[in-house]
Amino acid sequence: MILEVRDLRKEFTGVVAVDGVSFAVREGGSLAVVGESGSGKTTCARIVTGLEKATSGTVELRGSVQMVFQDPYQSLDRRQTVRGCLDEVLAHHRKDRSRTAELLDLVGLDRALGDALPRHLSGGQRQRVAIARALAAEPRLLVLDEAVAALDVSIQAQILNLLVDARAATGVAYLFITHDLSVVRHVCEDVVVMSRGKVVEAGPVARVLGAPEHEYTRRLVASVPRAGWTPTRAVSRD
Ligand SMILES: Nc1ncnc2c1ncn2[C@@H]1O[C@H](COP(=O)(O)OP(=O)(O)OP(=O)(O)O)[C@@H](O)[C@H]1O
Repeated sequence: MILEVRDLRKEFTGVVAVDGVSFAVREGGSLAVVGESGSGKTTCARIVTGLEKATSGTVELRGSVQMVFQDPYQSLDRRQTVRGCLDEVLAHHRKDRSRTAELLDLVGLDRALGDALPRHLSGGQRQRVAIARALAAEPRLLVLDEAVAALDVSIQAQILNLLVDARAATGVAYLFITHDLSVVRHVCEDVVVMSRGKVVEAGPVARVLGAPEHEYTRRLVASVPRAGWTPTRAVSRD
């Protein structure tokens, strides 16, 4: 296992955000953590990457970790070109700078965009830069927190395909935080379902989403729009 999380608990003032959560990610594997807003997914991700300290429990990480956030515009330096951004990470991790072009290829960015600033790029291109920057450090685990949630659906699909290809090419493992089950089906092998800070169900994606055992998972699966779904029917719910 590249990552083993055991009995994680996180209390904020008056709130138990994470309550006895355990999961593991295989070397080169891809695990999704799903659940409604407020279920504790992001808190788990932040603890794994060291951005937050657990109240109790253990995180065993064998290898380096990098994180990709929802909004690449916030996380990229606005004054730095794409090449400057990647060169900086490569230099910091004592990697060969000639890898910049290789990284651009890996994330499907035209090498000519190396000289571009973030404001010259589309949302999808920016997220490609953020992924290239994370991969530049050659992490063994990438934590992606709603990494495609801010993008148009067609761009989401491109980024998800890129993530599938990048994992195959590099052997990096993914911990994918998302509320979107189509994302889970596209990129993940295993899934952990969280509700109110607890894991309610876990296992291979095909089994958990195909034949959910827990009522909460069933509701989550049922609430996802499918082919034939008509928006007008959902409007009346509110
Ligand atoms: N820094 C904080 N201080 C106080 N409470 C927090 C803090 N961070 C998270 N929480 C609370 O912890 C609970 C879990 O939040 P968390 O962000 O982990 O859930 P989530 O499943 O990732 O939701 P979302 O998808 O909306 O980010 C929520 O009740 C949230 O309000």
